[in-house]
Amino acid sequence: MGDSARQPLLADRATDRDAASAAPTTHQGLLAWVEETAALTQPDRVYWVNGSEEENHQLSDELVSAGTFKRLNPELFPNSFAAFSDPADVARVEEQTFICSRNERDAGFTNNWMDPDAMKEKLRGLFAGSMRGRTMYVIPFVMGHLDAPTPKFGVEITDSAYVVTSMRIMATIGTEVLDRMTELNADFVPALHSVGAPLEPGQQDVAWPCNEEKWIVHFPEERSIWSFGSGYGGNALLGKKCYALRIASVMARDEGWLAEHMLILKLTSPQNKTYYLSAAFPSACGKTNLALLDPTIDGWKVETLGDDITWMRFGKEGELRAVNPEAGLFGVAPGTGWHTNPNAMRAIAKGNSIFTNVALTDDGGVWWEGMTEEVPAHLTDWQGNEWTPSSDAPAAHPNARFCTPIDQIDMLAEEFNDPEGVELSAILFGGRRKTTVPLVTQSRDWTNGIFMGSTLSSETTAAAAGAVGRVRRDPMAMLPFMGYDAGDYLSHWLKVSGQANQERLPKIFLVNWFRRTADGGFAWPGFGDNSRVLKWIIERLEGEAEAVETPIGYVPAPDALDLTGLDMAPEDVEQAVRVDAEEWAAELEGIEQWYQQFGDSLPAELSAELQRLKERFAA
Ligand SMILES: Nc1nc2c(ncn2[C@@H]2O[C@H](COP(=O)(O)OP(=O)(O)OP(=O)(O)O)[C@@H](O)[C@H]2O)c(=O)[nH]1
Ligand SMILES: O=C([O-])CC(=O)C(=O)O
Ligand SMILES: [Mn+2]
Repeated sequence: MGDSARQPLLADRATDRDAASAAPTTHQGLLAWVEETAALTQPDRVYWVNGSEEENHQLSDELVSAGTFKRLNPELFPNSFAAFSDPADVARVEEQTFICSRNERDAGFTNNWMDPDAMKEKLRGLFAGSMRGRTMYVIPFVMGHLDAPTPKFGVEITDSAYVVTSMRIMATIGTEVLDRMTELNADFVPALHSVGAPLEPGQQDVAWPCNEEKWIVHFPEERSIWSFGSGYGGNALLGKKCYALRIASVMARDEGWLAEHMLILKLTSPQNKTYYLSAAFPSACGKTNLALLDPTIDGWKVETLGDDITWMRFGKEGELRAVNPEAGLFGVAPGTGWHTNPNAMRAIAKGNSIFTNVALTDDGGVWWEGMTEEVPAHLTDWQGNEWTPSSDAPAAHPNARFCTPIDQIDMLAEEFNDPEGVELSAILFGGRRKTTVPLVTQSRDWTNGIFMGSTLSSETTAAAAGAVGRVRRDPMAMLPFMGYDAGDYLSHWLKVSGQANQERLPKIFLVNWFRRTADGGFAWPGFGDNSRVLKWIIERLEGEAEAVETPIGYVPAPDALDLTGLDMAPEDVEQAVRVDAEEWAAELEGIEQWYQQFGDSLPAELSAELQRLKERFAA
């Protein structure tokens, strides 16, 4: 990144490493942390991010000069950029993600753990001098509403301008946040990030600096985050998975609420009655798509509140209220298209977006698999190679992402701006399973629903580094995001519902859009047609829809799903909702093995649920 391009932006705001004197705050805790971090990482300059439009343009211009950003054709995508990562830095790195609680037991068997003092020492070694030759950006941010009763502040320090421009889309950042934080002298989560690629004098930078060695580390008692070596979203935009899920889940445990990997949507029926639903699906399993659903049945309307993270707490009347702490979408690009998700496409087409690892069209736009039914004749793929439809590899990386402000969604519900959130009527858990799991199953009751969530399983996707397509248990879609022991996490779910008005507890459903037929195709058309499943769910809440009781719960009766206008016979639906005894015999074994791993920390209520499920199958 050329110094000359950066100077005008910084000149009046910071002098070399003199963080405190240029700092636009008197928050002593923050000043001390910034100073200490600058001393450790030794950046050339410290820059306090104010979040303004002008600043954003300047940073984007600098990223273009540095070769990190490619400006897209403004007639197609105004104020939008494409970035291409190092091919080894394309997804979250779960193997290198750590929960460093004081006691190993508190990290639980699902997390990597290391002693916090030993880890700090290791990290200090890695961060020492890691920002040499670079700018250290200080980004004050808030997850959720700035006017919430206790706003959840964070400050990310990073040496990546790509992270600054992305955080500006994903969270509320800058002066307004810093001023409020200072005024309240509020606690904040210190979130330290470095790409781990210091520049020696005269050394030429690369377009996507990163380090072969990556560490994504959380200190739950201290409520701090250290992330080293990666520039990729989930590893580097620390407000998202690291704070709003891993650290927030620990806050939630201690404070009696829930931080979950869920979308929130608002559904309005033809009778003009509104319902709010949340749904937890693992990464790349359909949250953004369901949140932006375009119903294929008449009279039903969907509006969006959130597509990835939900914070929930019980309100004064014992109702479960949900808010989305994020301000943007960080969505999977492949599979997002005009025919599958037109609402997302319209939001993206308004511009102000950052695309990562997508393909470029010859007219300066972007493309990815599934965006249009017609495949362009020529593209530049995500690695910069010529691409034609006869090329072997996909044009976009399977985990290519779009990063877009949430308020560009036309169907954003007005309640998005309400710090009180919305009252949930139903919670859906879902995964990606080719077999076994029916299209939709209603749980028997709340505890049975938590059992469903605790045994949720899904085939792995490109959202995380490692093998794709392997079935793994992913409780509440939180496997990579629980900031503490998995058994304690399940106990917490059972315990918080003690605050509930039982009458108003949401009903819990298990869904699977990804079941296959014998010929390998999807058993259910999915996407907009999932509105038919939502309709059945609402009708169940209203006591209207017919269901068949099975050992695992209630599935739609043969004629209960609205198939109007769909080219599907009742036998096809039967395939999609079937509970197959043989498949479930194998599933029960899988669940049993999964539960064994919890040891003592598995709540007794859930082992009792498993016992009852086995008995129902045996009966
Ligand atoms: N067959 C089928 N595919 C779907 C459906 N919904 C989503 N997908 C595909 O699943 C992939 C991921 O979908 P997303 O909605 O982006 O998943 P997500 O849960 O938001 O993913 P993260 O952002 O990683 O948490 C995309 O390729 C979609 O096209 C569906 O109903 N049926
Ligand atoms: O966190 C990320 O990098 C993207 C994401 O939403 C996920 O993987 O769940
Ligand atoms: Mn998503």
